[in-house]
Amino acid sequence: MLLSKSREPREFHSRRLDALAEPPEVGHELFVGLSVLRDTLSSRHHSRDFAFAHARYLRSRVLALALIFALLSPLWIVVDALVLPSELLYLTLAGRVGLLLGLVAVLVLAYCSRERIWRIRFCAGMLLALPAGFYLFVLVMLPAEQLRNLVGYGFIPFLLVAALSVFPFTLIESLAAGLAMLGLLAFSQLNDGSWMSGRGLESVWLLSSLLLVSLAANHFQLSLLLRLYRQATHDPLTGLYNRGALEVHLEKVQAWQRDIEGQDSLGSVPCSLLLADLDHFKRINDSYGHSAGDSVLCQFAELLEHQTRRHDCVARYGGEEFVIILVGSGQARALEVAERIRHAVEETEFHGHAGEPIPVTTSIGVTRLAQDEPAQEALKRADEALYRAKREGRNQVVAALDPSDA
Ligand SMILES: Nc1nc2c(ncn2[C@@H]2O[C@H](COP(=O)(O)OP(=O)(O)OP(=O)(O)O)[C@@H](O)[C@H]2O)c(=O)[nH]1
Repeated sequence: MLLSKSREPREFHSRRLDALAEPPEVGHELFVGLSVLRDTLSSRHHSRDFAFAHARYLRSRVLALALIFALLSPLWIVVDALVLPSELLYLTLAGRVGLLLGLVAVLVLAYCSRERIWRIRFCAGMLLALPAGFYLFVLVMLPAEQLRNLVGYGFIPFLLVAALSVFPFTLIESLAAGLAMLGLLAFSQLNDGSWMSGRGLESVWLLSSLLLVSLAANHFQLSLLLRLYRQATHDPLTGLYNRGALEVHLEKVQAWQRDIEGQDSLGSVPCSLLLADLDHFKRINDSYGHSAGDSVLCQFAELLEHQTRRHDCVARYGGEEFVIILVGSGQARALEVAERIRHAVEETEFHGHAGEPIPVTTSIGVTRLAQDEPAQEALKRADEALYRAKREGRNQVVAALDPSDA
């Protein structure tokens, strides 16, 4: 599915509210630490939107490093020529040509894979696998007595493990790559006879230490990326998407609608937009205090998330206004959902920090999101419908005029 709802855990909202009232506890810090570790361990819990942002970041690293490797690799031919007998030089030369061709292919593929998450991951994997494969090729092809003469090959596993720290890999990805490099080092030691010798153990120790440093760098890099992404796209109070992220989502939904229409003779997928606003919110602030108002906003946000499906998008548009994109729902269905939300708000007991009940109602403007109109037009229509709902007494749902009738 194109979109996914904000992946901030449900606990996030209550934690936000608690944070307003109480100082952080050790247990809470541990919870946050563990959830960060879970997020850097594997990409299973990443939202699809973050996966795109992550892939874009990974791609820029792949392009830079592939270029550096591609430039360095041919330069080393001079060193090979100095240390290897001419009858063996052609072997390393053949390997280097293969390596260079592979690196160029990675460069081209990564360059052409702007929004392809799996292709970019494949390129990152290949960027590490190609030099490792080249080293393996040389180890297998060269006679054992010549291996000792090689200069600048033994450091390949070390270089690759150090390079892991440049990428925002997850810990599992980095660990898998690091263990493969340890395997490569062990194979090279078995070939040159240094396996289990003092020098060999020293190298294993060094590579393992480097791997641990790279894993720490991956963890910090990825957790920083996640934090920056959340700060840039989520509202700090409610944990919902913010206005900027909403605008990006609207564009994506429309692009997706156009794609589907292009592929499917059945026509386009209907999508709708709800603009919900809390009634007389100023009075709530004035009567119960600003922090009780914040608490109501968080409870309202949570209710909206409960009332919508996973692939719908709920965002805080500003102040006490929220936008919901209903993917795959036409205007009639959107009106039903809006009415269900309005009713749920009326029935729900909102409360302030001291547990005092706060009566809350909401007004909602509903419109269809046409795939070929500027999203701002749809927002404007929803706002006009919302304005009518307010004017006609609040606590109600009003449908905007269909764009095709306007
Ligand atoms: N507690 C709290 N209040 C906010 C926040 N953002 C905006 N507000 C308040 O929301 C109130 C919005 O007031 P109005 O725009 O007059 O709307 P209203 O009182 O809800 O009236 P109607 O929309 O006409 O029903 C203002 O008092 C803002 O200060 C916030 O993050 N927290």
